[in-house]
Amino acid sequence: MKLTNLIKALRVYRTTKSIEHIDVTGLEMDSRAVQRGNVFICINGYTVDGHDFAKQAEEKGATAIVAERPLPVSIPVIIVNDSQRAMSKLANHYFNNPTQQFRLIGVTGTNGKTTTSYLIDSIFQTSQQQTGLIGTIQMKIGNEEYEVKNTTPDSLFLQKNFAKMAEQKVDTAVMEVSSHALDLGRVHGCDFDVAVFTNLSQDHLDFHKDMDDYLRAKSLLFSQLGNAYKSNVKYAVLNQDDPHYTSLMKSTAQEVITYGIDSHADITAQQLYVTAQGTTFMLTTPDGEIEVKSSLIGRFSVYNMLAAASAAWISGISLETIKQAFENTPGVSGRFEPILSGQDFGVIVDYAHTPDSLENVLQTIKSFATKRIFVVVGCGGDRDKKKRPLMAQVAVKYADQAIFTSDNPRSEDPASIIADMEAGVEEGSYIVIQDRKEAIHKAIEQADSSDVVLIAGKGHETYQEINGQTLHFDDREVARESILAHNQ
Ligand SMILES: CC(=O)N[C@H]1[C@@H](OP(=O)(O)OP(=O)(O)OC[C@H]2O[C@@H](n3ccc(=O)[nH]c3=O)[C@H](O)[C@@H]2O)O[C@H](CO)[C@@H](O)[C@@H]1O[C@H](C)C(=O)N[C@@H](C)C(=O)N[C@H](CCC(=O)O)C(=O)O
Ligand SMILES: Nc1ncnc2c1ncn2[C@@H]1O[C@H](COP(=O)(O)OP(=O)(O)OP(=O)(O)O)[C@@H](O)[C@H]1O
Ligand SMILES: N[C@H](CCC[C@H](N)C(=O)O)C(=O)O
Ligand SMILES: [Mg+2]
Repeated sequence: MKLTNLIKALRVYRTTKSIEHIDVTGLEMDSRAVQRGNVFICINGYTVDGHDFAKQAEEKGATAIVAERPLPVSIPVIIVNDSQRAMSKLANHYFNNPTQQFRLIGVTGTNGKTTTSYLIDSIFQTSQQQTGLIGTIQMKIGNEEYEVKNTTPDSLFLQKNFAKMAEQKVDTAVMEVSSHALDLGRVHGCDFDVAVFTNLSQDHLDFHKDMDDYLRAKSLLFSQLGNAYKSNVKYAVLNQDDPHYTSLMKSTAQEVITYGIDSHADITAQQLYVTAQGTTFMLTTPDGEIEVKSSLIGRFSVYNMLAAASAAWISGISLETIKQAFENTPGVSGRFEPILSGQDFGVIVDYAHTPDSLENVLQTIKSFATKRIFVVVGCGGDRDKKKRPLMAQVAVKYADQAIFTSDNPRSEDPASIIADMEAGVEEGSYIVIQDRKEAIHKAIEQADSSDVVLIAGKGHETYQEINGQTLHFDDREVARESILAHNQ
């Protein structure tokens, strides 16, 4: 592609030199990965400033630089107001607007994004469509699986892989859209057809100034849905039971479809039964209803199913297909995942890492646990410190024994993270075992017939990040080893 063509993606920019007759072989945001003919985009990051690497990019063969200020290089510099957002537009144009070539469903909210995305993927697969998925655990295109670094990756990764999805004739793609991504413009230029909201509760107050700022970031997905009078119809799927519903409803010019259990929503779950084996409910829509029997556990799982059903229903998928998908879905890795190793007590590995998700999961366990509940829980380092005492309070409220331990301490001292948790609860209402393996072992060692052990926070993760090192760690493996030792 010619640079003069690529630049058509931007309306407002200045150049330091003529950009005529320059060929572009690709876009790159990391100077270390620049190849001959690439346009290097300088991003001022959280760790370093990409502008400092412009010279290195030039030496590696970049033909032009996109930056927020003039730079001492001999190749043309294209000066923009915001290079992160310019990158999204350029990438979208370079890869030929890939998200206009298939249905794109975005899922945002504090909890339930991954689960809802997998449910949506499963429904469209059941409907014989070719699907794509991007989220916390992985990216999938058809049956191929790929690693991802972020829940919502940067715009270069996104647009490149959306182009791959378009090439592989994907009909429907679903992606998790994090508040970080919305705030940083990673999804600018993505043409969402359906935007789904799960819920909002406290998290990420390290990144967002306060809850209002967090809500504002989430609402960008709905305002980004476009102008209802210009393009094809797009839909906002909103949880009407969530207190932030009205604010989000007002942030979109598109048609809104609501779901909920308590309110008079468009899509609801009636005759709801939640047991230790799963959930049964009547999925009710404006044009019919169908009974669903799912192995997913907890009222919160019904919300995820309603969100997924709403996105599918509005896209024209039949209720029979939705039911079939829900009834065949085994659940998502590390989300309320039972560990069954022949023991006579329950062991559940779950990804609850916010006060609200921990409360939802513990309420669910409490509603069917016949004996004691043990909770092993920690909080991530270099992340929202304000949620630590709240998570501790929730654990202590529901557990017969709460064991505070390490999650991913990252660059923080594990003991000081645990001290932040302890600040929220009374002394003597919990025990501390800093080593996560030992903590899991201790909980399982004490469990008797019909007790339940919840291991919260790391779910599908197969690593533990401690002081710059990423070490292998899998709650499920450790739980199985501990059960084996218990059974002997
Ligand atoms: C805070 C944050 O969002 N950081 C993201 C950001 O990294 P950063 O700002 O530290 O980047 P940086 O290292 O300062 O580099 C700045 C620029 O200089 C460039 N560079 C750097 C070094 C060099 O030698 N040459 C060079 O060109 C880099 O390529 C980059 O373009 O840009 C990276 C590339 O896109 C992201 O991977 C990274 O996410 C990190 C890993 C992260 O942990 N992010 C979390 C907070 C996050 O985004 N989480 C959300 C939500 C999770 C959820 O709730 O589900 C998510 O979507 O994942
Ligand atoms: N609808 C829900 N409401 C409240 N809690 C939920 C809901 N769905 C799932 N959870 C809880 O949140 C945890 C994480 O679920 P999931 O991975 O689906 O959410 P997520 O929004 O993708 O999280 P992340 O922000 O880490 O990507 C689950 O393990 C469960 O404990
Ligand atoms: N996507 C979440 C993951 C948290 C997982 C938890 N294990 C932790 O490390 O805090 C976040 O970045 O906040
Ligand atoms: Mg997720």
